[in-house]
Order: sequence, then C-alpha cells, then structure tokens
Amino acid sequence: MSSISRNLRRSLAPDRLRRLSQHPREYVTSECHRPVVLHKRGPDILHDPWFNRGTAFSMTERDRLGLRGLLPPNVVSSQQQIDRFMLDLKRLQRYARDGPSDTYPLAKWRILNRLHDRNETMYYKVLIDNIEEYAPIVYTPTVGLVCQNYSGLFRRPRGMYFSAEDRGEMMSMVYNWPADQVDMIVVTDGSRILGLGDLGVHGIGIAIGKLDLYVAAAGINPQRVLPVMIDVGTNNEKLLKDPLYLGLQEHRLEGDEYVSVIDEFMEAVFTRWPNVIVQFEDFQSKWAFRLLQRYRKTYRMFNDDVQGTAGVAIAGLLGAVRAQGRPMIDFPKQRIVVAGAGSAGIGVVNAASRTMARMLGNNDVAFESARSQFWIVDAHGLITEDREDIDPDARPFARRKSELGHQGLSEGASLVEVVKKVKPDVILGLSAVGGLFSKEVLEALKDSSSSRPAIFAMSNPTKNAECTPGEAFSILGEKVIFASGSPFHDVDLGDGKIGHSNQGNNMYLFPGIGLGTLLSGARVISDGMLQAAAERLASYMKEEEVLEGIIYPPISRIRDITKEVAAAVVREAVAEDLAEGYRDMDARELARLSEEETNEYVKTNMWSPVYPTIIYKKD
Ligand SMILES: NC(=O)c1ccc[n+]([C@@H]2O[C@H](COP(=O)([O-])OP(=O)(O)OC[C@H]3O[C@@H](n4cnc5c(N)ncnc54)[C@H](O)[C@@H]3O)[C@@H](O)[C@H]2O)c1
Ligand SMILES: O=C(O)C[C@H](O)C(=O)O
Ligand SMILES: [Mg+2]
Repeated sequence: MSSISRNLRRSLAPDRLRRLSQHPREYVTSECHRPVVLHKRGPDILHDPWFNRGTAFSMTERDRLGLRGLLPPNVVSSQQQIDRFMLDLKRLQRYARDGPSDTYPLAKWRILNRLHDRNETMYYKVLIDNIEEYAPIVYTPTVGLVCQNYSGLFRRPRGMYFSAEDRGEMMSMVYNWPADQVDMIVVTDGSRILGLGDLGVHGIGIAIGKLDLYVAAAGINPQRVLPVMIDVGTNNEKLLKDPLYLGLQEHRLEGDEYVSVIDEFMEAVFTRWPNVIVQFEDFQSKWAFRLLQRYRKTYRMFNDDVQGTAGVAIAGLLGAVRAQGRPMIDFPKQRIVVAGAGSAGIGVVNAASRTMARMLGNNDVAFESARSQFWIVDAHGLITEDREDIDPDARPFARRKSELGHQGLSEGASLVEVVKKVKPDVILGLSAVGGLFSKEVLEALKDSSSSRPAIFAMSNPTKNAECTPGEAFSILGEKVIFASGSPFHDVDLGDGKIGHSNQGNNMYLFPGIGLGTLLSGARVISDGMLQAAAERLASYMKEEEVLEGIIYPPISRIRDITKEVAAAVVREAVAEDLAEGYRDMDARELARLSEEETNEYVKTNMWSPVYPTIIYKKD
C-alpha cells in the first residue's frame, strides 16, 4: 500500500480502497511487472523478442524454462548486457544530427533494429536511457533514410500490411495479429513520408518509429502497439519500376475506391480491438483532412500531422511571445507568415487562429481579427481571394482583397516580398523545401516589428529544414528564437553565448495525446483534449528558460512531458464528460482524482522496460 499516495487513499471509495490494499498491484503496477504465463519453453522463448532475456536469464529460470545449455554459462545482469551492446554500438559513434551523413546513422539503425528483433525489453531500455542520442536514429531524421532504403534494410516483418489486394478480407486477417489487446495503432499509406514524398509501402518505417516513441515516451506496452501500412499502390515512378520494391506496383487507388479500403481497415481494427486508438500519419494532405473529418466523431483517432503538429506549433508560438517578455495573452497580436499550405501548415493556422480567437472572446469579431494575423504562402506564392482553384481548406485564410492594397501585396506574392511588407513576428515553415528561408528572407526578417523574431523551420528531415540555426543566428543575431522539426545542435555565438536550437516536433505531443486518451477511456479525441495537451506543453517551460530562447524542452525530458500532457488530456476528457474510464478505474473514480492523483495514475500506468517473471504452463 506504500506506493498509493495519501491523497489517492482519501479520494477512493472504501470498497475500492479495501481492494487496493489487498491487491495493490491492481492499481499501482502496470501489468508489465506482473508474472507472465507462457505456454512455450526452450528456444521458442529465446526467439520471442517480447520475452527473451538472453544471457540475463538466471540459472533457476534456465532450469524452469528449459534453457540450460542453450546459453553461454555466464549469467549477466541486464546492465552488463546493455554495456556489452553499447560497446558495439559506440564503435559507430557519430551523431545523425546536422545533416544527412548516410552511413553511420543507418548502421546504427541496423544494430538497434536487430536488438528490437531479438529482445524488446532491452531495446527499449537502451532507447529510454539514451533517448537524446537514439531518437534521431529510430525517429526523425534517420527514419526518413530508413524508409528510402527499406527494401535493402528489410529483414523481418514488423507490423501489419493491408493492401488493395486484401479488400473483403480485412475483417478476418486482422485476427492474424498475435496480440489480443492493442492499445495504439499508427497507420500510414506512405503517400507523404516526412518531406520525402510518396515512398509507398516503405513508409511503414515511419509508423514503426512513431510507435517506438509511444513506448519510450508514453510507456505504452510494446506488446500492444501495432504499426500498419495500407498499401493502395504508389505514384512514385521510381518505385513502380524498381524490381526490389516491396509493395504493390500499381498507381494509387483514388476516390471512393481509396476511401472504401480505409473504411474497411477502420472497421476491422475497431471490431477486433474496440478500445484501440488509431493515429493517422503521413497521409498526403488531400486525404489527411478528409479522413480526419470522416472518422473523428465516430472512432478514437487523430491525425498527427494536422493535429499533433498544430499543438506543438501553438506551444512554441506561445513560448516565442513569452520570450519577448510579453504575457501569452498577447499572442493575438503576433503577425505570422506560414510557408506551406498542406496538412501541417493549414492544421497549424486553423488551430493557432482558434487559440487567438478564444483569447479575444470567441465571437465573430475575434475570429476575423485572428484570421487577419496570418499570411499563408504556398508553392504559388501568397494565397489570396484572387487565387483560382483555391484549396477549400486554405480558403478561410486567403488574404482579403480589401487588405491587399494597403499592404502593397497581391496574389502570388513571393515569400520574401511578404516578409518585407508584413514585417512579421514569426515565420513558420511547413513547406518541405530545404533552404526556403534563404539569406534574402532572413535579411528581410531583420525589419520584423518584434524585439525577438521567431523562426520555425519545421520541415523534416534535416535536409528539408527551411533554414539551419547557424544561418538564422548568423543573420539575425542572438535575439532570434529558432526551432526546427529535426534536431540540430545549439550554435556557439562566442563570448559564452549560445544560440538555442529547439526541436519543434510533434513528438512532444502525440505520445501524450495517445496515452491520455487511453487512460481516460474517451471514445473520441476532442478539440478541447488537443488544446489541453498544447497548453500543458506551453506551460511546461519555465520563465527563465523561455527568456533564454528555450521554447521546447530537451528530448531527455520527453517521458516526463508526456506524462504531464497525458494527465492534462485525461483531465480535459473528464471535464468534457468524455471519459469512460480504463480497466478498473471507472469514470466516476477518474473524476474524483485531484491533479496530483491524475499525474500519479498516469505515471503508474506507464510501462517501463523491466524483464517480467516468466512462468511456464503446458497448453
Ligand atoms: N515538425 C513537425 O512536427 C512536422 C509535423 C508535420 C509535418 N512536418 C513537415 O512539414 C512538411 C510539410 O508537410 P505537409 O503534410 O503539410 O506536406 P504537403 O506536401 O501537403 O504540403 C507542402 C506545402 O508546401 C507548399 N510549398 C511547396 N513549395 C513551396 C515554396 N517554395 N514556398 C512555399 N510553400 C511551398 C506546397 O504548396 C504545400 O502547400 C514536411 O516536410 C513534413 O515533414 C513537420
Ligand atoms: O515525423 C516527424 O518527425 C514529424 C512529422 O510527423 C512529419 O511528418 O514530419
Ligand atoms: Mg508525420
């Protein structure tokens, strides 16, 4: 009972308290620490990455599980095991940061992937304990390189593949997956992987990388995650001709045919696992929005590129306001130029303008005022009402004719022209065009009306960043606030000064959104839950950090941030009456938890990489 806090004890009904004191593990222990009953022994266990412990199996375990003689005799501790592995990995010491240096990051990924294939507990321990070093390998930017080279790297399958050939079969094939419980699915159709375009079936790597962060940051049990690729073909001509390509070599399905495949997939997974959460990842924009609208009211799902990115951007934008020494409530005064009008760019403008409008009173005037703070530039220049065939998702943010004259701007104005005329506080890139924030654009930003202009070069992977921190600080000086989607090193500005390079990546939100949804038992993911997640991230940074230009936390704190974000999502789900509870924590009990207790509830339900006790039972 010792690990159940006093507050929690006070808040629980007597019958539940009694149960808890008799069976404290029911609440305080995530089930990863419970003994696992297996119906297999010997080599079958050594070949099962979920349960394999390798040379760390003790002698008594070796006897109980029929392993004696199948391993070298020296029993090592899990730490010695990791030390041995790290020695091998460190031979390839070189960061995957600051540019695409192909060989070493890929070699590191290979070594880590092999560990993932044979011992998951150890893999996640290595990842969690060294997240700063290996997130850039299993996630952005190296994961992009992995997807680009997937046919050569492919060894063992991971996750599930649903293809256009499987139409009519999905409801049964979903039962081929070995786990009876799945908490989190990340699904992609491979049509827009990072800023690398259509990578077809090889895009599965991004779903795997995102789920690695779900395990490492959110403590989702790795036996309950499922990466999914929906292969509806590819429009990548190179892959269509490549004899080594692993996917369907036909053009992508379009229109109703495409939607019916995704519908069938959603029905199948929610039939087998009614409580699963599905994260849509790296779908090309035209489908990202449509599928989100189609499913978000009926299924537990969200789109990370649209909604996760928006939340992370809002948190960063609020940080940039604070870094100017102004209160967050001044956010609606910021003038923001956004380069990129895809799922990510429009997602950000939509959510950021709603945040501004809420601060201004949430009425029509507030919305109009918020809208007028954004200038969106896409591949054809500034988007205005004069644009022919304007994308319906961008239409609400097209600059009005009436505004253009006095700003000296017109339809299709170039980014540099817009920056010169608008003198924005912020330029934010989600264009997938590396170097778009050219010297000219950065020079133009010198005339910003802000005391501390902010640059968000959010496109991934590294080579697609709109500019580097080195470029930003050298042109704009130490006052500029810089964030990028992929990691860069801080910049040494001389005289002991540092130009902070923040990583503005949706990884700071999606794990917490997923975990909070899971633990609240909310049936859908509301705008309020997403907003609560963003606000928690924004408030996570301390005043002195923000004033130094640090607007996002270092990735080494991602597990703590994720816990906080998840707790905020749980509380919001409760407040909106969406929470239905999780396992033996029902909605009523959830509603009674204080803030501190909610944090504790989240923390205790996070999986951590500890070898379970294995008990063998015959079938
Ligand atoms: N940091 C993050 O957390 C994060 C999250 C999501 C997406 N992203 C990145 O954002 C990028 C875009 O993603 P998306 O889904 O919106 O892609 P998309 O292809 O749908 O959109 C790209 C947009 O950029 C515009 N564009 C192209 N060339 C341009 C130019 N020269 N000037 C201005 N705009 C130009 C296009 O017209 C389009 O509107 C990708 O690189 C992706 O990796 C980053
Ligand atoms: O995957 C990332 O690193 C962020 C984002 O989801 C993207 O598509 O670029
Ligand atoms: Mg993405």
